[in-house]
Amino acid sequence: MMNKIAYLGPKGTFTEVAAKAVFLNEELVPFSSIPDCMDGVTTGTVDFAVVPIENAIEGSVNLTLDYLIHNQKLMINGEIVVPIEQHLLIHSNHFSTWTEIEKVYSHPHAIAQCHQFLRSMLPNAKFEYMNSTGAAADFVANHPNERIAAIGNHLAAKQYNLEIAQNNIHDYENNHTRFVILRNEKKIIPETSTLYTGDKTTLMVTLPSDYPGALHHVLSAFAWRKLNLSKIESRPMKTGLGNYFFVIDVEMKIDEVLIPGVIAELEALQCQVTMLGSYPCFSLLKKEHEVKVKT
Ligand SMILES: O=C(O)C(=O)Cc1ccccc1
Repeated sequence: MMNKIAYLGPKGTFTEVAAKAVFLNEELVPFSSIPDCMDGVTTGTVDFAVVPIENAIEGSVNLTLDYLIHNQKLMINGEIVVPIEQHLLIHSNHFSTWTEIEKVYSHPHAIAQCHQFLRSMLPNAKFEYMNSTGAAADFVANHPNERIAAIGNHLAAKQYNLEIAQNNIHDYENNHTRFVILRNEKKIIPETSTLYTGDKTTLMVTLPSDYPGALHHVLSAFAWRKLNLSKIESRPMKTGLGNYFFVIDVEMKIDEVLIPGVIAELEALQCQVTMLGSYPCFSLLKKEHEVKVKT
């Protein structure tokens, strides 16, 4: 039976690109927000959800991290990295007068990724934040008489019949985003895809209070085992200033020795440790993928 895959929709989002890269023959179902995608998995409406978690330019998608930490019992079952190219999308009515645009619609990360372009080329335009780049493109297509534009990808231009007024308007070249595949239990996603680049394990750690040097001890538990960390992020526990969750990505698959050893050491330090997942990573970045194939 076909799996149902929730993604941050509507059609034409970067999340759809990510979901399609890994779920080739499954049914993709667009949801209009990140929490809706995640709730879809919890309630059993869908089997997996694909949502953005981190952008190379803008940093973490806090909504995803916080929902993962606070509201849900979801496991990370996979990661997909997608290169991000942003374009200024416009209705054909306004194509030749795009510099007169009064409002730019998009996902907050997409607007942030094009900040310098917007400041220099459309300095008077106001921003309207939408749930996704696809939703922004849909809105612009449905308001042909307004002097508005969306920021999104070429698939959104095609999907909503918009023109690309300016292409590649993102400020930095290495703009890519990590998406996570979520499910409420561990289900192995085959690593056979040619996009497979390796494995990661994500741990959520809370430090004991009033323990000087606690974070140093946490990091040394990884360091002396020579475990490579690819990310460490702190998010507020929402219980008051100064209390944080640390979300730590380790560049290896869960094993029987090293990761259980780290967890036991952290627990001995009175940290609380939860494993958010141990999962295969996939990438649509050409260079990384080519290097992997050569080795
Ligand atoms: O809005 C989208 O298309 C998304 O998938 C979220 C997002 C927004 C900006 C950059 C990368 C992903």
